[in-house]
Amino acid sequence: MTKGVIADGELPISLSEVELASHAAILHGRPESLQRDIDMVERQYWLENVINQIPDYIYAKDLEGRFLFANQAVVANNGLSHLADLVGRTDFDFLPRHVAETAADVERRVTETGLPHFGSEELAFRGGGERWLMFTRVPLRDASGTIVGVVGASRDITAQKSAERRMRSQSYLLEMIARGTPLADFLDELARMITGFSEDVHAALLTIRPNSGQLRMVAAPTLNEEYQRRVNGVSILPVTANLAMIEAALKLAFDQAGISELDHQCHCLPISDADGQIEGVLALYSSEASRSQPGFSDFVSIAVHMAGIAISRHRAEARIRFLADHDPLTGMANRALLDRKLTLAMQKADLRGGEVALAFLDLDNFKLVNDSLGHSVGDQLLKIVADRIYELIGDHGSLARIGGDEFVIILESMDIKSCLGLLSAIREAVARPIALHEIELRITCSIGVATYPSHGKSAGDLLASADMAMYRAKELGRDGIALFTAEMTATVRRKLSRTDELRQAILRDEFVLHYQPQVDVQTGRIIAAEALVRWNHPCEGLVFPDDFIALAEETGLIVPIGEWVLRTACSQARTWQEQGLGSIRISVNVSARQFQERRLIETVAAALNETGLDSSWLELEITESLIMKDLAGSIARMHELEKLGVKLAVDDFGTGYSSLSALKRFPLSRLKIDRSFIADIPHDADDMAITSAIISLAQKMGLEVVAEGVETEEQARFLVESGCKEAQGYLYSRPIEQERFSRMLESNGRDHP
Ligand SMILES: Nc1nc2c(ncn2[C@@H]2O[C@@H]3COP(=O)(O)O[C@H]4[C@@H](O)[C@H](n5cnc6c(=O)[nH]c(N)nc65)O[C@@H]4COP(=O)(O)O[C@H]3[C@H]2O)c(=O)[nH]1
Repeated sequence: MTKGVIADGELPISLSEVELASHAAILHGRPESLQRDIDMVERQYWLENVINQIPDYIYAKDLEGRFLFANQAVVANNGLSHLADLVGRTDFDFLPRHVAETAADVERRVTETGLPHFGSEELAFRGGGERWLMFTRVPLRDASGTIVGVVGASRDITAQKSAERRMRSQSYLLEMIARGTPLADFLDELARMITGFSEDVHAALLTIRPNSGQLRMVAAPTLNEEYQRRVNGVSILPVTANLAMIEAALKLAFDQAGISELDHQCHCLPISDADGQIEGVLALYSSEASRSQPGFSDFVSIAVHMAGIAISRHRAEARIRFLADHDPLTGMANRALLDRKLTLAMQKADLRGGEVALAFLDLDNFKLVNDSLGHSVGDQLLKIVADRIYELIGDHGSLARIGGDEFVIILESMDIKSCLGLLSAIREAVARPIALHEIELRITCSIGVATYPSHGKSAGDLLASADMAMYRAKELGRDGIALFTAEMTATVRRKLSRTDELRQAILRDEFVLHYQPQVDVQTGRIIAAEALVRWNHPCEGLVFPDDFIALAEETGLIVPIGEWVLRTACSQARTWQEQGLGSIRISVNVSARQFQERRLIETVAAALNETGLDSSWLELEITESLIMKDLAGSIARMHELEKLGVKLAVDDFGTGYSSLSALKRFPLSRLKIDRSFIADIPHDADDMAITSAIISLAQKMGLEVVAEGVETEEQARFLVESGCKEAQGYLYSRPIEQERFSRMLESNGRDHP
């Protein structure tokens, strides 16, 4: 090192002789000249030692760029062992020419201008891998202040640089995600970044198809098509079982695709979503020759994390897009997509001159499955049915689910005969037994068909026509197919206007109750009254239940009508009691829809409460077929009513299919023999046999019996002889208005003491 040279800037590279001498004299008190020489040597040795311990690179060069001094870090970095081997040589002896020239230019500027050069970042060319240095160069001056060279110091900033690069990449990737860059483009960029971080490393990003567990090749910019073809579709179920299995499969594809002569190992990293669910895989291929830049493994961790975010986001967006057009339960098209597809099919038919068939399919009695077996069984059943229909439709058209148990099928380019053939096959497929939770279910469907352009010019009209035809199929006994006819429109219009009238009738209080007596067959004394509703229509006069109860049932209007009947009948029975006309049982009909209403129990309790009628005087008539539709539910409901103290009678007994064993489980008090058995007595021996059998059956089971529709004395006599105690029918009285019934009751006590 040159004696007495102080560099500009803050770092003194060497102390002046004067300074060293005076310090040394103070420290040791030796004769000044000797002491000065000894201390100089010591001091120089000490200083060099300190400089050599510093990991930064420190050197001094003369004006020709020749090394005057360098610390050990510089010596070693140039591949030398001793400083002496470096002194006198230049960068041109060690570095590529263009690099040495760049350094020489900077140093020349410093020596010529005398201005220091701070903080330039330069790539290092020795030491393996990519390394970055931060350089500072200051002029080297002699004691007179003349510039005699340059002093350089540099620091390894590789770690800092790679952290910066990671941060930049990360924010760029996040920006891509935020901008909604397509997943393939994002993963492609990510794979490029990974491979840009290393030499001879290949990266492939693959997603895993959620249902099939198959790999889907998304990005592998440095790998050939053969590799991508081999990897695409590889099944890796179960994903979590073994990552090594995936690695083995991907390594094989790599080797077979002939990408490199070297033996590349495959290392897979799972890409997971926020819940830890594996969504994809990053496959890294590296060999012995592969070299990565510092921070590579940190970047790979970030890349995997970013890929997880991007794939999750992509899947969430895809799901949202899917749900906008599809039914989440079955995965079939929803109403919105159906409308679009139908409109398109109609436009195509216009162009090509063909027809479009639209089938409206509704499951029969699906509500019963839902109510009795629960919604989860109902859902599974819907999925199975949807799959069966979908499979059969194949390429002939498309399927949509537009409501609880309502499906719509569009069939294109098929004549109506083939359409009906296909729909028949669908009907049969739906009816095939379905095994669910150890139960074997059977469900049928009703299908209505309408065609374009004959039965509707718009998607909405065509759907309405198919819907009407479906209702017709239901009316015809369900489990069938009906083709739309123009006459259906008139029927539906009538129905709609009748429904509207019924709704108005409820608001305007147009219903009245008539009462028909039930009598003791032996004495003729009135023991009960059946309340029968009539509609006092403003134009049509008195309308009988057969004309409106079914429609009220279908539209649900039976619920408010039934509530009114119940309250009015209870109130009337209570009034008769208060008027001293005697306590008689009041019988009220309850239809299927009313019986299924959850509110029924509350409604009955409220009617009794409001009117003050004792529950033992109220009897509800339910039909046999209603009970058999949902046996378990009906029994539970009956027990709840029994708890209220209300009596229960089975109406129309003998017309349904109730088994004796089932009957025993019902908390019943009375059977009403259907009037169809009574009508032909005494001419029909079979009916007589059935009637007497029902009577003796009821007696054995401790039930009362009422015979309905008794019109003649012979019928009454036969019933007495058969042991039936109560009867109802025109023989005794037709259903009559309340005033007349009250008068009948007045004489009831007198005539029958
Ligand atoms: N041929 C003949 N018929 C007789 C004789 N005796 C009575 N009838 C008729 O038989 C029906 C008896 O009522 P139902 O079987 O419960 O059958 C009822 C019942 O199922 C339903 N219904 C009536 N009122 C109501 C109600 O308030 N709520 C509900 N849910 N249904 C009702 O309407 C059906 C018909 O009622 P209606 O037209 O009043 O017809 C009544 C009555 O007029 C007879 O000797 N011969």
